[in-house]
Amino acid sequence: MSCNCPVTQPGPTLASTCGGSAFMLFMGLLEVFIRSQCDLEDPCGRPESRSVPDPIYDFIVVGGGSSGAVVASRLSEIPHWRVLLIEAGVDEPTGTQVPSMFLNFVGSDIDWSYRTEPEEHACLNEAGRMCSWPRGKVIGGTSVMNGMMYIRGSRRDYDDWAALGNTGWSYQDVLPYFLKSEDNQQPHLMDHGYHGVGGYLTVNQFPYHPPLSHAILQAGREMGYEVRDLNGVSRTGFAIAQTTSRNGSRLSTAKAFLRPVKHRHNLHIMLNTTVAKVLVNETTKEAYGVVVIRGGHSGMNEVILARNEIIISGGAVNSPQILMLSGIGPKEDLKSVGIPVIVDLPGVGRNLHNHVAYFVNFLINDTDTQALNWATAMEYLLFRDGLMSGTGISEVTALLNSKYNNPDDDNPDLQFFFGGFLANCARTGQVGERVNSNNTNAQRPVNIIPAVLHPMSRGYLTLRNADPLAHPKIVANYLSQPADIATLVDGIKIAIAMSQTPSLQRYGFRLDETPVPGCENITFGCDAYWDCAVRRQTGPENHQAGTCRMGPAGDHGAVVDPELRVYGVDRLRVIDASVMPKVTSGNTNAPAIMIAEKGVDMIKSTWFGRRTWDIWYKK
Ligand SMILES: Cc1cc2nc3c(=O)[nH]c(=O)nc-3n(C[C@H](O)[C@H](O)[C@H](O)COP(=O)(O)OP(=O)(O)OC[C@H]3O[C@@H](n4cnc5c(N)ncnc54)[C@H](O)[C@@H]3O)c2cc1C
Repeated sequence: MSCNCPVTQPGPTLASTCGGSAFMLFMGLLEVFIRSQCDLEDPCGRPESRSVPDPIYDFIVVGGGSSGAVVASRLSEIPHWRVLLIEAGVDEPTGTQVPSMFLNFVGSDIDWSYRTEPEEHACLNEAGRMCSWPRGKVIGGTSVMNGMMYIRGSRRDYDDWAALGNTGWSYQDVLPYFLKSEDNQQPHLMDHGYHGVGGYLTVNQFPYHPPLSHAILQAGREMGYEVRDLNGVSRTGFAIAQTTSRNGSRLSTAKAFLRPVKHRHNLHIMLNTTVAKVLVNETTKEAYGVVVIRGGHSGMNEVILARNEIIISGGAVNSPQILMLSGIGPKEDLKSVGIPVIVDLPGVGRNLHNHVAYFVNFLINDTDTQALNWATAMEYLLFRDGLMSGTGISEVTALLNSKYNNPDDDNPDLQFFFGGFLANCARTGQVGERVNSNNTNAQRPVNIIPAVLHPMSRGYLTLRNADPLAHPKIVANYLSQPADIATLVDGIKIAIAMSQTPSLQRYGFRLDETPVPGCENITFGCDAYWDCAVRRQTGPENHQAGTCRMGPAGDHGAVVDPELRVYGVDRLRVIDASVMPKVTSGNTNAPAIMIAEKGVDMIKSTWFGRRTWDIWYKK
């Protein structure tokens, strides 16, 4: 690996992501050390951003996130296809490569920092009753700020998609596309036949596991669950999750799929460039180009043309936004913001849904010291090991059944996340530094976080105005269906039962009974209390999906067909998490990558062997 290249990537400093000048000295020094590590900084491995694009490409990919980076990488495998990938954000800041800093960049310059409209039933304690939705605005997209957990969802998720008329999307159909990307580093520990090796996407457990991670697995066994490969034969149980990481650092899709192919002359990448709209011929209804804005509002609008197809991979928030800005969407919505209607497609932005969670807080018998200090830092800098090489106990997950779900279906309706021992910020770096310097007796807090995997509530998003740089109006509608509250409350009870297992009692787990503001008048711990708590202190999760829903011809609300082609427009596809008819039962990064792998195969079978205009012209 060479490091003899100019270092250019901008991005927020680590000190700024911890907040406050108190973090400046230690975090600033740590950042200098981190950036001096060639494998983390990787100045020679990063693809360059084009300042002058060609006027025309065969394929234009909009958005270089979890899906878009894969789409661009795979399309450019065909040497005579000229591919342009356009990404609104910048290059990956080096700090994002450190797994324990996965939450630091939420709310930073590489986050779109969306907020929902005031919610009726959820996030009631948030300012303005608005839930926060972080989304990556950076090459690699949300795979640059996610928790890296590699979870594919249940067999039933995909069989349900197929049963809705989406031919080709059953579990048996999609499994080969998960395997295609994968380079599993622990195949011997995983279920045989469910994992791939040799792909671009390294999948591995973090190198270091805090002892509490093992105790949680043991707690799971004490509750009657198995510890198993949650992407294998059965999907119910506990695991230290495998992650999209390599040698103790994050593996975004940009790092996995774009850096190895940076030498390809037929792949151009533009960073810091926002697609304002897709150009569609009003008569033929063919997509033929994009309008881009470089920089902010003062940036110039430019047109770039596409001969074959345009692929929108902007994610569950931006893909429907881009369609609507292009005149494709519910006609009333478009008219209300003065956008001429090209195709009236009522499903665009509808069917918005997401998992929803609640953080159950516990205290354990340990002083609340910073997990990050010079000792953990050295362990990481020298050996890529220790607490910085992972996400603390967030590496553990469990897929379980609430009392409302049939366990025989092996399609859990709850996912459990855990929080604690995250080595992400410190003021001095001294071992034993208290998190709260005003309360040196504070006990260490940890969370068990149940999340509803099969939410019934549906929201929508639409344009606020015709400005392509404005955030869309997001109505999440969390917890609008009582079934979601009931499942979440049952999850809380399971979390409390888990805390009472012998393995967690050895750590002294005890429920933090500080009442949630607004619920003080209800007896702590009864159903009515938890009902109040989940509405007030909602965990909005980050698995948005469904806003460009896939469905068969004749399905009124469908936006794309099972080949991911936008209804009513030629040469335009959407490929990302927005096409999921129903969100998968788990984290959504691996499914977004699978959708991209499968989508590109469909594009290849459409165009392979066809002469592009370019070849024909040159002859
Ligand atoms: C804090 C957090 C933790 C998470 N943890 C996990 C986890 O542990 N495991 C997991 O599987 N999933 C996790 N997720 C979810 C997962 O990362 C996302 O579901 C997934 O990355 C979505 O992929 P996508 O391709 O649909 O969208 P994205 O990855 O968001 O990609 C969209 C891209 O398009 C770009 N873009 C948007 N609009 C435009 C435009 N107009 N012009 C140009 N570019 C544009 C964006 O900047 C972005 O790069 C987490 C998410 C968050 C926020």
